[in-house]
Amino acid sequence: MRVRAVELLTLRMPLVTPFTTSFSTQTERFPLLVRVLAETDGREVDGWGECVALTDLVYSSEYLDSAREVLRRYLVPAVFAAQAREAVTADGFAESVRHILGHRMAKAALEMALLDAELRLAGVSFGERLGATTASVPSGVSVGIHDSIDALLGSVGDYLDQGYVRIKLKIRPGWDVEPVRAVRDRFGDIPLQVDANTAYTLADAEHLRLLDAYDLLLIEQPLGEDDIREHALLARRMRTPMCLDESIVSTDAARDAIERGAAAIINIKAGRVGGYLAAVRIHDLAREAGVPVWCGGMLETGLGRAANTALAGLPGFTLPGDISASARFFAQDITEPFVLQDGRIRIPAGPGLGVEPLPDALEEFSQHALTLEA
Ligand SMILES: CSCC[C@@H](NC(=O)CCC(=O)O)C(=O)O
Ligand SMILES: [Mg+2]
Repeated sequence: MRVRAVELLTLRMPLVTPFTTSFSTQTERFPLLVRVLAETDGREVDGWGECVALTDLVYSSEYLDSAREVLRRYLVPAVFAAQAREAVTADGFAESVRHILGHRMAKAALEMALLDAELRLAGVSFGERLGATTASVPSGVSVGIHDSIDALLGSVGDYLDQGYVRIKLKIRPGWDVEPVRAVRDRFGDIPLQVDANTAYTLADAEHLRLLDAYDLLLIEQPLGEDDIREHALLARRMRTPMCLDESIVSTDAARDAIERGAAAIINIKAGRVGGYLAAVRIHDLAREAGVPVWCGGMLETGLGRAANTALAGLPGFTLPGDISASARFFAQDITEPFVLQDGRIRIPAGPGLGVEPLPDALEEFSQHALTLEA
């Protein structure tokens, strides 16, 4: 496959409702799309990738502008240089950019686009390529911090009525035990978990132990990204299984966290770990270690949602992921919308991602475009 050009497209998409976590309130999303214009044997194809970096430095050390700049200045030129020597492959991409340190979300987006192009040319779906063993995945939903307990219960009730099979509540100091207790009192023993996005410290251990009374599936990333030792100490003091998200930036980090008892469960996000191929390696490693994994979300458009459903179809993804219907975040997605059917989302079966951007929607939401020619 030869890449003749790469486009970096920044979109601006309103969220249907504000999404508040321990680190921010988002009312819109600015997806960064990577479009690889590739060809082989005279056949041309567009491969699509989505970078999950947020616009601000609140979730990770990458952000929208850094990702776009690293793609423009380093990663895309590295692909053009590499293909002067040999054919470009998604499998070989990570190695070819290893010398460019960090920027995993930017790398993941370009690798995803290369993979999509290759698979479309080969007539192979993402699910097939990654090893999905199912045609659909159970759909969990992430519920933000609300202004009141009543408002939260209204949202949780709506999501349950829509068929979501698992509820995840965002928590932070001052909004944790009370909302969990209220959801348990109102909705009984529904599958329920919490995500703190690093908002606590080990000094909060006694308070966090109060959550053990509510039979949660897991507590996600209560402490800092680098706090592997502290998560292991907290895990020993809590009955609720410890799940890591921000900390698991690579296969090595996953192995380290598991071996040190810091992660009984892992939230896998392809963008955070450098791509879908690295995500599969973490899945394999966790499965080997008997550690359940589930697929996290970064408010992706239908492009990232398609890739996430394929990833979540692997056998070690035994817990419902944050793969909601498009309508959970967007009144209009840039692909055909993903819809909830009996609590599940179907894995697109077509070549590559199995979905592509709708031209009108791209037109409506596009904010910035940059084309790099080989
Ligand atoms: C903007 S918050 C993104 C990170 C957050 N993601 C979610 O809560 C799920 C969002 C989604 O359903 O895409 C997490 O830490 O797991
Ligand atoms: Mg999380």
